[in-house]
Amino acid sequence: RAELENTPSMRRCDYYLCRTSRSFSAVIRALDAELRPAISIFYLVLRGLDTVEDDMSLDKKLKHKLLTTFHEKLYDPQWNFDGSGPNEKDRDLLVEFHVVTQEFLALDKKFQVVIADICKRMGHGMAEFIDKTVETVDDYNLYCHYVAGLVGIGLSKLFSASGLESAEVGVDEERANSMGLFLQKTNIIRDYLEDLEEGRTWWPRQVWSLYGTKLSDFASPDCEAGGLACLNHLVADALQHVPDCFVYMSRLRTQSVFNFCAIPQVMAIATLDLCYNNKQVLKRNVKIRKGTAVSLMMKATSLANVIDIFVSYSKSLQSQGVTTDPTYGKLSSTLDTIFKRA
Ligand SMILES: CC(C)(C)CN1C(=O)[C@@H](CC(=O)N[C@@H](CC(=O)O)C(=O)O)O[C@H](c2cccc3ccccc23)c2cc(Cl)ccc21
Repeated sequence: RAELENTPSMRRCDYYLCRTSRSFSAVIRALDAELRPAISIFYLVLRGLDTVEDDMSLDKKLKHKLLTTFHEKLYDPQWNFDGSGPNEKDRDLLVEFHVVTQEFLALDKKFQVVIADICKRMGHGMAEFIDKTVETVDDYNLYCHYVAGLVGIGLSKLFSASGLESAEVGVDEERANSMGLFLQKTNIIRDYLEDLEEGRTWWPRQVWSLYGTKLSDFASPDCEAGGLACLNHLVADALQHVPDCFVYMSRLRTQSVFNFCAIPQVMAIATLDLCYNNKQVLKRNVKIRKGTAVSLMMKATSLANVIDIFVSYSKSLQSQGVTTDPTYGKLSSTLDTIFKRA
């Protein structure tokens, strides 16, 4: 196993990395040595921030303070937080956060500044949405920018700073943002029911109000038609980011960086194809089959293969296209653009 370097705190970081996401932690560990520590720590710092944002049991004032000052905690090797709710998935990462901070402070300063800056911008963005709900499509794009677009912007700067990728990769914030929006919008579409049950509503009101009187309606069988039309609307919206993702991935030159970026992208297009016009999304949490995920991971190692995967799922979406949907026209024109850019 290509562990992170062998200090006790690095071993603990490796433990948390494997715990947060088994399959993806292998992809992180496969990164070239110049990038592995920086990306591993960035991933764990973001898990910590996400654990605070996800915690609905936290007092709002405390939550606001934590989110907006989290970037400063990165420079305090003693800081830990044991105030998370009992069932927060990664609460013990925060309880033992000093292991992340210690490894953060051991990183080259050029990586530290990127991670701290993204943390600051993301924390303030998450704090903005503590009381603000996602009303318009602009709110939707802004929220996804804060929680995922900024991750793409930060990763791109780390890739360039390491010298493994070009300066262009690090400066094109628009394309980096699209990489994040494509993943996050796919998660929000897929997690409709799970989020609804946890009192979180990320589907924008400006969209769902075209198809129902309240977002929770779509979970009941007699509002299924509206729910599907709304689901299909959001899938068409997410697909708009695909051309930017093709441009972004076409610029990558290091194999391990390409794999790291391409694997979540092909999982997302497969998930969108599974979700489209699928009433199960409104009833339970749908996920692509493990076997499909494994074959996608193995195939997503070249731009040609990635485009081939996107084209085949885009053809599937085209064949499932519901011509009576108000957004059918947008879906088919977006798919045509994807075929043209392929
Ligand atoms: C919200 C999110 C999409 C940004 C989460 N996010 C990702 O989804 C991971 C993938 C992941 O964690 N997969 C998990 C899925 C899960 O846990 O449900 C798995 O088990 O396979 O990938 C992203 C990620 C990877 C590569 C390039 C990116 C560019 C822009 C934005 C994010 C990018 C990620 C990179 C970093 Cl550094 C931090 C977080 C993420």
